[in-house]
Amino acid sequence: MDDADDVIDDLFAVIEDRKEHLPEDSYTASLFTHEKGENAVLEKLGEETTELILAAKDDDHEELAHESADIVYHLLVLLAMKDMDLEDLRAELAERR
Ligand SMILES: N=c1c2ncn([C@@H]3O[C@H](COP(=O)(O)OP(=O)(O)OP(=O)(O)O)[C@@H](O)[C@H]3O)c2ncn1[C@@H]1O[C@H](COP(=O)(O)O)[C@@H](O)[C@H]1O
Repeated sequence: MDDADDVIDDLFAVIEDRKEHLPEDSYTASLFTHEKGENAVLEKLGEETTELILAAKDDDHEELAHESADIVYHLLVLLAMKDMDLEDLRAELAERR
């Protein structure tokens, strides 16, 4: 692994930056300002999860990776929306070891 090592930390930092600055051309920022509020990202997570299940049923590894990335991205947006961060997720996972 190289550049991909901290890709999740880097992505979360970008999401936090979009949350703070809300650039107009940003999809991430549009989720923070959506008229549906948090329901926009919650609906996305629901849709992507259904797509993930279909990809798993088809044993389509490329599509599984694609949908997994969509879910991780939208999950990180949700955590940022709730003023949580990756440490909350890491702590929860670590506690289960
Ligand atoms: N990782 C993502 C990411 N994953 C998914 N998406 C967006 O989430 C939306 C997914 O909705 P849909 O599933 O409806 O999209 P779709 O392509 O029609 O459907 P699929 O085939 O993907 O399932 C699309 O608009 C994607 O562009 C993302 N948008 C942004 N990022 C990251 O966030 C960064 C900042 O992006 P901006 O905020 O747009 O500047 C980017 O550099 C990326 O690293």
